[in-house]
Amino acid sequence: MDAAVVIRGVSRRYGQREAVRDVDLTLRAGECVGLVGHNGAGKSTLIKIMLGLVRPSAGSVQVLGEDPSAGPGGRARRELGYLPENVALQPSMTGAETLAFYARLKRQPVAGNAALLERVGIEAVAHRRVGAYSKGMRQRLGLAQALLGRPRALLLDEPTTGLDPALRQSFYDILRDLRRDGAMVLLSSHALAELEGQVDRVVVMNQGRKVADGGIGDLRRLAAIRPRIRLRLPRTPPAVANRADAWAGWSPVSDGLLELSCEENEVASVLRGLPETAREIEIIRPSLDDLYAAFQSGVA
Ligand SMILES: Nc1ncnc2c1ncn2[C@@H]1O[C@H](COP(=O)(O)OP(=O)(O)OP(=O)(O)O)[C@@H](O)[C@H]1O
Repeated sequence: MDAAVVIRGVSRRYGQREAVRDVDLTLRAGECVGLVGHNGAGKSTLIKIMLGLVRPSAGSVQVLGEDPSAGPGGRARRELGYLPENVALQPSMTGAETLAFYARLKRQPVAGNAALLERVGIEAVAHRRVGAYSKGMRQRLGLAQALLGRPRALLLDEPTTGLDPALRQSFYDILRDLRRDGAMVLLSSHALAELEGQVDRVVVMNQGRKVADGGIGDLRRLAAIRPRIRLRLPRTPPAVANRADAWAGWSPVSDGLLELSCEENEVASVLRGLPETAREIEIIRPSLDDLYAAFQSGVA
């Protein structure tokens, strides 16, 4: 796969504050990657570095084969789509006028605008003033502006914040089509859980550093948070945690409930060895929020 973005050893300082620290990252064509991290983790700064809006203090950046900070005339800039965290829209203009304005700014023909408005699902309100748009409509118009000129790489800064689940899903459906067409899509988010099933890979940032990079399955293995098996017994064996027999390792959780933490590959054999009297057997696997918390706390 072609590399759309290659970042090597990139850091960015603002005075004493290091917003991005020694990040290596490769993003390939046709890939959809989630960039997650807490407030101030460095996500927006990294995106702005890829856009050429912010120069790195150290390291090198190539976007679509060019240095994005080389100057405004670069080909790569025209092939990049960007949806900022807070898209600035003029409330007195209609959606159609707004898109025409951005098309002129990007030197793109306006002829394809109607199709774009349809693609993002706001053709019915295209002639209404943007000031009367809902948050979801504004985000869709923002996405339409990012899609002008069929970009080969799309950088979306928290595109789904504030969208309801149905709108969020339709947003991801649009991204899936783009990716199928070969575009690279990077989207930042605070919520790892939201990205499950939507992205090929997740990059986790913490205090300017990249602390994890991989598929969600890889991150689960990396974080090594063990699953727990929980069950209820009619009568709790006395001092269960100290026993050396079949209940060794089990600890009481509450009245009649016992819990055992084990390795993923031990789950099946533990379940097979349970007595028939065991009830309400439950396997508790780490949620994506647990996983995220592990990376943010530096445990993983
Ligand atoms: N122009 C700037 N001048 C000074 N400090 C900045 C500037 N831009 C960002 N920072 C600092 O750099 C750090 C990273 O900020 P950045 O906006 O990249 O984080 P983020 O992960 O996008 O956060 P959020 O999720 O809140 O948008 C923060 O500590 C922020 O205060």
